[in-house]
Amino acid sequence: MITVTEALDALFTLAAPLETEEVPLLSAAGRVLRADVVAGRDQPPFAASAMDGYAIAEAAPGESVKVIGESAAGHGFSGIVRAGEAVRIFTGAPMPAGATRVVIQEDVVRDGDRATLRTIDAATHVRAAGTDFTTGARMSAPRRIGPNDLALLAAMNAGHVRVTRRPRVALIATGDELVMPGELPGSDQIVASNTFGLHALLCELGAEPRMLPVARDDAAALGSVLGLVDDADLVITVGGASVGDHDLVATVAEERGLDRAFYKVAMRPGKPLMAGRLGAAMMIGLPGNPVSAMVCGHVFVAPVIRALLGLGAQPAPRRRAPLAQDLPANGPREHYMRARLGGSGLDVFERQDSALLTVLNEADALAIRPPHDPARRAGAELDYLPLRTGA
Ligand SMILES: Nc1nc2c(c(=O)[nH]1)N[C@H]1C(S)=C(S)[C@@H](COP(=O)(O)OP(=O)(O)OC[C@H]3O[C@@H](n4cnc5c(N)ncnc54)[C@H](O)[C@@H]3O)O[C@H]1N2
Ligand code: MOO
Repeated sequence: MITVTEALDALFTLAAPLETEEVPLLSAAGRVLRADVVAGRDQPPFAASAMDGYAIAEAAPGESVKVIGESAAGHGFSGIVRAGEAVRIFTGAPMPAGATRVVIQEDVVRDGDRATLRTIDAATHVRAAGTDFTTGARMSAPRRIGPNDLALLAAMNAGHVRVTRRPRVALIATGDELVMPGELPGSDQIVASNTFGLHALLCELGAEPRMLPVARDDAAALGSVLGLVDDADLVITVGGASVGDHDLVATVAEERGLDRAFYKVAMRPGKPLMAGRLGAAMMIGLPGNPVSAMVCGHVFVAPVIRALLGLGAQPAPRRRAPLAQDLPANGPREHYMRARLGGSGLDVFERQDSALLTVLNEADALAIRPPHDPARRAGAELDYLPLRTGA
């Protein structure tokens, strides 16, 4: 068995960044920027008022000035403001030539075309041209485009951006026991859950998952579903990965040309993980136990999708927190333990059977025990993977 790090490295050698495409800015949220965006203008492009009030040249408190015009956002004042004059001005409007500051309207008494400046703040209430950014300012790729990025890209006047095309992922559940959610299971059947959790994870990561029909436990059925993967970049199978008589994924995929990179990883849950290249696609065979499949989703599938998107080949980011209780020594496999992060640290759940989705759903962290980690006392620091931070 190889280690989790070795398995990730093998996956990364199969996961080269995909090609890019240009998309309109409105479609860019959540996508990965792959070409730097350079501002073609200053922001603001002119000195602008930061407040509603009166733009003046230098004046003394108590002075009365003549209002000679107006500057509104989108409609500047074309004249010049001289001593003894003011221009009515609004937030975001261009400062008229000659004006050096804005007196906020709360500090002005207006009477016809006269304005008395009761007090004059130390602040000028003027935003100089280019205070936010100047021509040539750069947003660097690669970068996941979030809402704040999108606002800045729009301000930079980027109508289109170059992003990684979405990785196409074919999802295949395997097993005679499975029906789809909402269907009527027979007496020996259960409802397929893993591919649904993985589908959501893939969407969150910015991939384009496609759910293929459940492959029944015979070689011909599995072979024909594998024949449907089409132009997928990544094929994910779930189940049929272990050593039982009905665990056919490795055999059938190899018959179809799987060039296997590895099989079995020293981790818990998730031991019977396999991966390789299947024609033009990469393939990951996940174990069927529901929690094993989802844990492998977080530990392996998410970093692979980020690598395909051009975000770099990095393991899922870990954090550290103290343990809320004592833990016995760990065995030879890296153990990803469902836990809740509370005031006293990582509260590791008693029940860790990899069939228990309810326990996974209670968890907001996977506490990580390295192989052969000795017994730990409460308060000892442990790495963990956060489960509720988005992708
Ligand atoms: N003799 C051994 N038996 C097992 C070993 C072993 O080393 N020696 N490993 C165990 C471990 S660890 C795991 S994990 C499982 C993985 O088995 P498979 O990948 O072959 O998965 P299946 O046998 O097909 O299913 C296991 C379990 O999960 C349920 N399942 C499968 N697919 C889904 C799905 N899409 N949605 C919900 N549930 C699913 C399935 O019904 C089984 O209950 O093997 C152990 N055995
Ligand atoms: O390795 Mo299995 O994934 O423990 O349930």
